[in-house]
Amino acid sequence: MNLVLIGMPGSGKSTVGKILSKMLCMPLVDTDALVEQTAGKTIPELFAQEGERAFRDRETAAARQAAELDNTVIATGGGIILRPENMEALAATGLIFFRDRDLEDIIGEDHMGRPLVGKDPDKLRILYTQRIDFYRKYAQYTISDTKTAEEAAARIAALYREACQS
Ligand SMILES: Nc1ncnc2c1ncn2[C@@H]1O[C@H](COP(=O)(O)OP(=O)(O)O)[C@@H](O)[C@H]1O
Ligand SMILES: O=C(O)C1=C[C@@H](OP(=O)(O)O)[C@@H](O)[C@H](O)C1
Ligand SMILES: [Mg+2]
Repeated sequence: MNLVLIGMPGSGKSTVGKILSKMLCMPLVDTDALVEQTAGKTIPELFAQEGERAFRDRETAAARQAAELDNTVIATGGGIILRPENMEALAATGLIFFRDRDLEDIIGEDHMGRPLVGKDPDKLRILYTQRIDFYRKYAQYTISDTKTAEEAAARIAALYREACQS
């Protein structure tokens, strides 16, 4: 079973994913990193040069690739929930964890590398409103009352171990 992390941009999926990978001795794959490796471009470059639609197509290919792995921590990009086919592929081989970090804490992060967010906190508020129902719908587990990335990782690791032992 893979361990799949979903949530808003800046909620800590990549950070928590790295901690979980060490904690559980499982390899880590980040769909954003897969996209960047395959394209040979950074995410801001991809959005600027090819547009969001092309990025989403690449993200779907990365989701399929990641879903073929086993026993891997998969950190996704915040928009992975935008296409049901991404979530169907990931749910077929993994448990889905939604890191529901406090929106004001998310807003406090640096979002310059995120073309859909940039410097405008209202963009995050709009994204949250548009997406929250999808994160909730696709999550098998929601982790909402943890402050630090370490705390979130510990909670997720315990839930994952419990689910895999039963
Ligand atoms: N409680 C927390 N959970 C997750 N990330 C946190 C937390 N507190 C601070 N951070 C920081 O927030 C940022 C989250 O970024 P990142 O892991 O790239 O998120 P994502 O991959 O979800 O966009 C990182 O700089 C991380 O160190
Ligand atoms: O929410 C989104 O639509 C996006 C989130 C980013 O990933 P993170 O959630 O890891 O920041 C990245 O995939 C891209 O900038 C688009
Ligand atoms: Mg990330």
